[in-house]
Amino acid sequence: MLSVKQFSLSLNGSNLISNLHFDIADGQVLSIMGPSGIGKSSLLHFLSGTLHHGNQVGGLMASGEASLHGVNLNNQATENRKVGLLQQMPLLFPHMSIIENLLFAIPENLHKQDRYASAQQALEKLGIPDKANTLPKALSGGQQARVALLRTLLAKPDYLLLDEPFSKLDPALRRDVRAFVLNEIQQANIPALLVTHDPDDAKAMKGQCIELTSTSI
Ligand SMILES: Nc1ncnc2c1ncn2[C@@H]1O[C@H](COP(=O)(O)OP(=O)(O)OP(=O)(O)O)[C@@H](O)[C@H]1O
Repeated sequence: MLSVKQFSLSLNGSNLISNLHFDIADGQVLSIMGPSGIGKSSLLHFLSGTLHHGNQVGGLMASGEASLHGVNLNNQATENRKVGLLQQMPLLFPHMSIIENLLFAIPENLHKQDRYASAQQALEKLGIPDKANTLPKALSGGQQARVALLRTLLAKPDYLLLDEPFSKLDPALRRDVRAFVLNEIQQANIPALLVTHDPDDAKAMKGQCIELTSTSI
């Protein structure tokens, strides 16, 4: 369970978000919608540990408490959080093959054979076992988005942050990629927070949706 209590965000003293609370159960996706500039990305930064309670960054001030399974995250540095982040662009390493991209995420303390077996399993799940040695640019946008998700999950994050991951996809591909993402999050059984402008993304995630509104932007 990922929980946020009393999250507030202000910019130069004006409130953007006031007193936001939510809980996300394992295997569930909570969607946050809201207009541009209201602070959705800042909420993700707060959860990833790059924006801290009480710290001011260029006039932006966040406060509140984030916890994972009851353990306060506020004092945990980003590098100590097992957080997965998926963004608008798949951000695969362009010079590395698909299997190298996947292997990159798998903890190095695992046996070499186990690491390869996990990467191979991911390729089969993606339906592209023949593409192991191709570069990302040879895949479609939808395939790249799926590889990026599995690469993120192979690192075994405790929770996942999704920052508009479907927005750059061809609309015809979105439905399948959304279903794939939801299924993988359910299988991984970790809480996930999605930030989006698109109500169809939120609907497809089948979880709670919070719509942020503000008079101050
Ligand atoms: N590092 C920063 N320093 C100063 N202001 C910032 C900083 N980061 C964000 N802001 C401002 O804080 C407000 C909230 O930004 P944020 O990116 O969180 O909004 P958003 O809801 O994610 O917007 P969008 O949907 O356009 O990505 C905006 O007015 C933005 O210009």
